Amino acid sequence: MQILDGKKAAQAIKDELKISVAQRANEGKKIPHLAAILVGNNGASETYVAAKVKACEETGFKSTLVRLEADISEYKLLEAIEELNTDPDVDGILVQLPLPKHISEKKVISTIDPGKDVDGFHPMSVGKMVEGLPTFIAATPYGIMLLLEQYKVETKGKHAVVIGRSNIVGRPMSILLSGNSNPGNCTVTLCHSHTANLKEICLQADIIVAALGIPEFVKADMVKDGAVIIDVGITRVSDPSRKSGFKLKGDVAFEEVSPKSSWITPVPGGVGPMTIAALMKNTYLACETKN
Ligand SMILES: Nc1nc(=O)c2c([nH]1)NC[C@@H]1CN(c3ccc(C(=O)N[C@@H](CCC(=O)O)C(=O)O)cc3)C=[N+]21
Repeated sequence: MQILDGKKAAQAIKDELKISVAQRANEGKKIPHLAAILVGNNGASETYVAAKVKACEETGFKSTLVRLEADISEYKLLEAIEELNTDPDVDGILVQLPLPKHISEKKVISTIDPGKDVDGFHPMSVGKMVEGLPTFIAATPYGIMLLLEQYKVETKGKHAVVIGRSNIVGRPMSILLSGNSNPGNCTVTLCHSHTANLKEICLQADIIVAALGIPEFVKADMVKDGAVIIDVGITRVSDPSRKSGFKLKGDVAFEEVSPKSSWITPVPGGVGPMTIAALMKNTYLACETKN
C-alpha cells in the first residue's frame, strides 16, 4: 500500500504557481485574482473558502471574499456575480456551493462569465470538457487527475469504477478517466444509488473513485487486491474528544481497505488539498488567458 499524498502534491503545485506569479509580477504583468462568494455561514463552507483564500495568500494571488447573508434574494446574488463579471481586475469567480434552498444553483452557475468560471461548473465549460476541448475543469476531478499524474499511476486500459454521479465530481470524473489522454484511457463504470450489484462491480475495479458522500461506505470486501482507491468523501462526524468536536471521514473504510490497495488517498490530506491546488491552477490559467 502506498499513499497518494495530496497535501504534498498540492504543495508542489502551489510552489510552482508561486514562482510563475512572481515572474509575472517581475515582468509588470497582472497578478491572478480570485473572487469567492460565500452565502450564509455553513461551517464546512467557511472552512473550504478560508482554505482557498489562504492558498491565494501563499501563492501570491490576489483574493476577494464576498460574504452575503443567507436570506439574500437570488436577484441580489446574480447582481453580485455580474459585478465581478465586469470587473477587469477579477480573473476567477467561485460561488461556494451548496447555496440556500431558495436560490437556483443552475441559474447562479450560468450567470458566471465562462472566461472566469474557474470552478468549471458553467454549461459551456462542461460542454467543452466533454468534447475534450481546452477549458476549466472542475477542481475536484482536475485535482484527482493531477494527483494520478504526479504519482504516475497507470490508468491506461484499466477498469475504473466511479461511485456517485454528481455534476461536480462523479460525472466529470467518469468523462475524464475515459478520455483519450494520460491519465485516462480507462474503461469506466459510473455507479449510483440505483446501481444493482454494486459490490460485484466494485470487485472488478482496478481503480475506485468513491464520491457518494456516505462515510466509510467502501469496505474491504468490495475491493480487489491491488486496486487504486481515490476517496473523495469528507463528512464531518462528531468526535467529542477533539477540540473542534468533529473529525473527517472519507467514503472509504481506510483501515480495512488500505492493506488491499496499491495506492490510496487519505482523508484528510488526499483529494481535498488537490481540489484547492486545481482551483489555483485554473485561476492562473484564467489570468494568463485574459492578460
Ligand atoms: N463552488 C464550489 N467549488 C468547490 O470546489 C467546492 C464547493 N463549491 N463546495 C464544496 C466542495 C468541497 N471542497 C473542498 C475543498 C477543500 C477541501 C480540503 O482542503 N480538505 C482538507 C481538510 C479540510 C478540513 O479540515 O475540513 C483535506 O481533505 O485534507 C475539501 C473540500 C470544495 N468544494
